[in-house]
Amino acid sequence: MATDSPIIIALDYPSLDAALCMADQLDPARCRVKVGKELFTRSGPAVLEALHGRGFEVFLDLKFHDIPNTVASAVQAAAEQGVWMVNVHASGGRRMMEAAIQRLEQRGLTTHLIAVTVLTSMQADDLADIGINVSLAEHVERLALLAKQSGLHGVVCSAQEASQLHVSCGEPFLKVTPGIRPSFAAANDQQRIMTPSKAIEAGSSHLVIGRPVTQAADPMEALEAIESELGRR
Ligand SMILES: O=c1ccn([C@@H]2O[C@H](COP(=O)(O)O)[C@@H](O)[C@H]2O)c(=O)[nH]1
Repeated sequence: MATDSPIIIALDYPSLDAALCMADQLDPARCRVKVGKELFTRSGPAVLEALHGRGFEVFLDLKFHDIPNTVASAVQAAAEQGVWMVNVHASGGRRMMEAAIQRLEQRGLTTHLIAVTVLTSMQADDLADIGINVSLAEHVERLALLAKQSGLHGVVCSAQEASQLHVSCGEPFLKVTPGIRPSFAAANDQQRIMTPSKAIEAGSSHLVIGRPVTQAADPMEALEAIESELGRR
């Protein structure tokens, strides 16, 4: 069941049962869900089957980063399991991203392929630590343009870069933004954060939201507050 909601709930749980307990409270007409490294490593493709069976569109957030043939094959495997979206790290480079998108096109697979620019948990000094001495905004833009030139459908970035990428990468180009923090939520380990409504105003196409909902005392109340903030209730 396709939804027009920009909300993607990150199912960061240590077991299939815990993830499905959350999913069973959600409505696939009102959000998509994201499966990341912890849940997929613990439960494998069974979690995708279970979520698809419940009608959810799934973003498989495994952030592939390897040699071109390996990444292309992994992206193909994800797409053949019917996921709505999958991602790679843009820092894997042009040849890696081109190989991945070409593999999807050759097989007629319509899964969205996006690239992580700079993790939302990072700040300028983290980039300096790994030898990147341009500004964070400049590095995000460089990687986003590389992803676009390589034929990808969009990027993972923070909402703080969304308006800049709207100008530099044009549209249509997906800007999937984690680090979303409603006013009631803690930042946790996220550094580049924004509220849901500000993120949409800035040009985010999708909002990835985990702990502000999944760790809330009342997850459904938290989700409804976010939907109200977005004028969706
Ligand atoms: O740059 C990135 C890329 C991916 N993520 C993932 O999004 C969620 C965010 O969860 P919160 O609990 O809302 O912080 C999580 O699964 C990350 O792995 C990201 O945060 N930043």
